[in-house]
Amino acid sequence: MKILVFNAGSSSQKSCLYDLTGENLPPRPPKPLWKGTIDWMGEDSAEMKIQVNGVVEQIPLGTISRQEGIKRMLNTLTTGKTKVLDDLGEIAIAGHRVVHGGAEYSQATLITPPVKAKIQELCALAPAHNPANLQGIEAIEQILGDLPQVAVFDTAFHSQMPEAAAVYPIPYRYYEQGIRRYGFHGISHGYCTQRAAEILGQPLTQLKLITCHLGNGCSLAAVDGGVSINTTMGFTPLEGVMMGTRSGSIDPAILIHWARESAMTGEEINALLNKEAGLKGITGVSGDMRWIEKAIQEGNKQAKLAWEMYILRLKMAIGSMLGALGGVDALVFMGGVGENSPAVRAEVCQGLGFLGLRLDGEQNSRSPRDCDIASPDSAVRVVIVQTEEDWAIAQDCWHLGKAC
Ligand SMILES: Nc1ncnc2c1ncn2[C@@H]1O[C@H](COP(=O)(O)OP(=O)(O)O)[C@@H](O)[C@H]1O
Ligand SMILES: CC(=O)OP(=O)(O)O
Ligand SMILES: [Mg+2]
Repeated sequence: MKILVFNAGSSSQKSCLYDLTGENLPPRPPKPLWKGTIDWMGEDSAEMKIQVNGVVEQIPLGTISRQEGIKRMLNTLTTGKTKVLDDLGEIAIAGHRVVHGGAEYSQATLITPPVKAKIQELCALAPAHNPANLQGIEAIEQILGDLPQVAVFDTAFHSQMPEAAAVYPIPYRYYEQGIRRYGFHGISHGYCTQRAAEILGQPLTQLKLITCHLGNGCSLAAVDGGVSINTTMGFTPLEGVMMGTRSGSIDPAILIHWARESAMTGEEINALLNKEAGLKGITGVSGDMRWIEKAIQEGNKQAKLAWEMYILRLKMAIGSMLGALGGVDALVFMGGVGENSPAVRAEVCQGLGFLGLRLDGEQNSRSPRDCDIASPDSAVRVVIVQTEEDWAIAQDCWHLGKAC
């Protein structure tokens, strides 16, 4: 079964094609047959990168809409050096990461007109993500007609959070109107939860995990026996820890102050907190942890402050997940920072030494994939998992595709 996976970001469009043969799913993520990425670096310049069997093609696209970009990207499946299909009709099903699924969806769902309408309705709550997801779905409709499409929701993994974790302490009627904590990055938290249990060789049902998805966007989840019982993101992906360009949680009275005292519009405040805050807001230059770590070496004081704030807020969030769980068997690191920054992991783990948590420094410095990097005598395990959101989406498509 050939499965096309779409993972849309606010300024990127990632896609890959899996070819799953045989009766059962492979135990480990197979290499995709084809991988495509479009990055919109500036307002008017997009670049496409296609990878097939070691061949990498880099194609400048100039000014191009997401819909047109997707058409160009899919064209590389059937033409040129990156051709892997004779006809796009060979694709059996397409799966999309949809960031906001509201309270409706607790699992992956075949996309029907009502499902599409719901994703559209939720654009207001995830304006950087859901519109991009919808454009991907519509592009496939235009190019591949009635190909079955599946929505895999980032909110679904958190749908069993207890009410006490989901409700905000504001008049209850707002909860009834949908203003509640949903949680995000669930595809990653869910996949890494399963994988961590495999790596630890223990039944998931008996594990208390704190999963730390640290990418551009960052969130933590408290996972008890495989169920997310709390998480740091809330109504939108803006709540929680400090991120690359997002503030995470700040005193809501700051917004009231801005609304009263400045001429800033809602849109301007939104852009400031989502795109100009976090690590980038403090350094004034970059929200990329690689840049921060290098700038600290060069004596950049703002980079050092940004780093200290990021680590402090991360440790505070781990503390709150710990409080929700009432204990922890393993801390799980994933995402671009979680998988690749020995310094972030070391600093966070050092702060948790009082729990009897001890990192194996040599292992940590190598950033091994899918590996327990705690020392043998550590009271808490520490696991790095290479998150595989695309593969998690493909697995859901495979199950739903079989049932179609
Ligand atoms: N070697 C590295 N050291 C530290 N941070 C890294 C490294 N490689 C990637 N990163 C961080 O990972 C981030 C991207 O994470 P990723 O999970 O790929 O992001 P996204 O949220 O876009 O999916 C970059 O902004 C960068 O901060
Ligand atoms: C939900 C979310 O914040 O996603 P990302 O980190 O990919 O922007
Ligand atoms: Mg990501």
